[in-house]
Amino acid sequence: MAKTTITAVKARQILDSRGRPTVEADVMLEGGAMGRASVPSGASTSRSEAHELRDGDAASYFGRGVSRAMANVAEEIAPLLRGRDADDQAGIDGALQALDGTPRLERLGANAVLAVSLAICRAAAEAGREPLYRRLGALAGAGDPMLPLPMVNILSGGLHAGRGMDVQDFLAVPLSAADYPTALHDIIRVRAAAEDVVDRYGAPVLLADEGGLSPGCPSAEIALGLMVEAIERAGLTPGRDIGIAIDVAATSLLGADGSYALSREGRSLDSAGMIETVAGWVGRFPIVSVEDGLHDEDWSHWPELTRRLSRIQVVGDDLFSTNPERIRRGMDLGAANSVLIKLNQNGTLTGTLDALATARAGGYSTVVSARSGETGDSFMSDLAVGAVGGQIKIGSVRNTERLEKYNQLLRIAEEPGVSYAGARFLAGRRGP
Ligand SMILES: O=C(O)[C@@H](CO)OP(=O)(O)O
Ligand SMILES: [Mg+2]
Repeated sequence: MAKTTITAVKARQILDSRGRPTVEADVMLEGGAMGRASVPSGASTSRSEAHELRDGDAASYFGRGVSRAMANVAEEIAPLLRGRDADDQAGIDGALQALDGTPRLERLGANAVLAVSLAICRAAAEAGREPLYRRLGALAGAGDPMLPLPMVNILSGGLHAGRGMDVQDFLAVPLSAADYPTALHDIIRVRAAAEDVVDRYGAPVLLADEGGLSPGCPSAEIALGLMVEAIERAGLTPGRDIGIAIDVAATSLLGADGSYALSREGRSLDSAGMIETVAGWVGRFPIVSVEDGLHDEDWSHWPELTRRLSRIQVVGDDLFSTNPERIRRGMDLGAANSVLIKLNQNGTLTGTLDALATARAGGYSTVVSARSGETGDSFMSDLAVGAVGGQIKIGSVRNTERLEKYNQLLRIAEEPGVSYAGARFLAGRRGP
């Protein structure tokens, strides 16, 4: 038996940043190495992402328990993996997918499968005495490791903030910082200034799920104005030092009649109206990236949105659901120019690396992203560096489950041979 032979796989229930149960897995290897990983959970989910298995039994954590997912690890996944080589990540992920037998991992649960898939990678890295990002770099075959450009949540709305604003995320993107620690420092200045600005605006300084401020502005323009004010108040120049990114999360704006409900503004829009509205925001504010400006099945209008916003980055999150097939479909249509990458939308590490490679091969930029319900696991930070994601979206700089990931990037920044992406991978042809 090799030292990377799997001897035991175990799952437990832990709590995520919303105080809800999630799955953590431990994988033990013959040589004594151990890998542990846990999985996050989204609130604004797409209809095609991998399936998060919940008990649905009202008595168990309000129906959100994960005992069935844990049982699937103990009864099916562990027996399958015992005796296999943890070095064979792709083979193992393929076997897990085959064991499940459904495209969205509905039977075993993507939460069960992903926790194990990531723990195996950690165990193999540990056995090889290499940092996780190096192991991920080898699996991805993506070239030299590179720290990603962070896009950082400052103001929150949508399902992350009790629908206090229609748009889910207003983020700051550090454009001029030459290295990652400086980029983070610039963001912290903007965040501190935003607290003052929100206070002076007269809104209570309330925190949303990802630690963003939740001023409940009645329109996106007002929130964008607060963003500009915060950047200036921090002594930085909007559009030059700091750009603004937004995640419209339009799938969660969908009303029963199929229109987009901007409830705070008292407006209901069709797809063309949404495109006009978003293009209007981009024309008036220093926005460098727009995510999910339309919903996850609005394929026929995404190309038009992308043409209208071609000077900036147009990110598909729910649209692509970290699914290589959907990414290819988008490329054929000319939908978006950038892909949000979420490990648990895909369900396995190998599948996620495939999504990254598919995006890159088609010339789309990538943004490795956290979920609104997170754990302290910083796997995604190593993924963004090792697989050269180029950009990362973690949430605000105020919650431990987010800071673990920003801080892991600070640790990796000390390592030799790791450069910083800066704004070079931001998609879109900027300029006049
Ligand atoms: O929409 C998103 O991009 C994510 C993270 O902000 O939210 P959720 O995890 O709720 O899907
Ligand atoms: Mg999103």
